[in-house]
Amino acid sequence: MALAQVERVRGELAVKRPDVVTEVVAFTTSGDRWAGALSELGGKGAFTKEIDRALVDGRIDLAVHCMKDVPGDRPVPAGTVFAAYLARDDIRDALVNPVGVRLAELPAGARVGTSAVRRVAQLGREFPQVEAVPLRGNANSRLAKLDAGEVDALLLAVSGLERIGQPERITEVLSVDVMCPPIGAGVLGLQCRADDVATLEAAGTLGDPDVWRETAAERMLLHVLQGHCNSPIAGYAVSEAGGRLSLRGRVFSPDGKRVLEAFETDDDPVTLGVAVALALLRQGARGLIDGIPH
Ligand SMILES: NCc1[nH]cc(CCC(=O)O)c1CC(=O)O
Repeated sequence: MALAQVERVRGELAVKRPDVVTEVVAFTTSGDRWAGALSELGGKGAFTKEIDRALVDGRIDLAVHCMKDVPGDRPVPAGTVFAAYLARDDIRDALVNPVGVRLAELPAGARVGTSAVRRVAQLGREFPQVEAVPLRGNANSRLAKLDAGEVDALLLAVSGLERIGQPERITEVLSVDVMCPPIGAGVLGLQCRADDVATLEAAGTLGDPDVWRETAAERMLLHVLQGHCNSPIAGYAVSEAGGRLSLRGRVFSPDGKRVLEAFETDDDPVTLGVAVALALLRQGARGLIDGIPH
């Protein structure tokens, strides 16, 4: 998936800035290597920290990240900035199963592979008949585990399946109402050193202004909420007509039985992110988040 993402960036750069020569430097991050729960890996940024270090050290000049994997509770690493967010891919999650039945039609006790606390909570809330089974690894290896019968179905991001060239594996695309997406879903961010004007300028040509505002609002929500690796938080911003922006945020208990929800609109992404976070905090989000073991 990461290599497909880099190729998209190279392709777009070749159109906008054909003068820029690129070389791919591939990384395996600790998040890729670790097969257990991400919360046991110690700290956040499992998919980003090795790349952050390489960027700051000058071993690479540009990092391509899924924004959903970039920690939102803290500032980005010192000396780095996001130069652009690319046009957004599908933000929804998909069900994959060999039988071809919808999530609501899966039989009682069906094992659905996912380790994401956000997906587990919403499965518990909307589809209590199924059982969430911890499953990690990249999308290709999860599909292989499904094919080997380790689980009966998978939940994966539509965008991820499209990026690895496997969209035909999708059985059902879940609406954002039953499976609210994570902050930054479907957004690729381009991160540079803050003082590298040439790369900042070149990467900046690939940015989508609406996605910039949506991502800013979503990440401000996450920043104010100060979640941790076990807190099921979901939300997404939508650019509306006339420069207006809407943002929905949801915080769940791990079993999905409790849900807090807020929805606001504003012209300013930062104001919007703070407003939705405050609305959730007024409903008790702090106690809900901090009460979950982590
Ligand atoms: N945690 C892995 C990861 N990071 C980003 C995506 C999907 C693509 C995206 O939303 O940007 C995925 C796979 C998945 O959730 O199925």
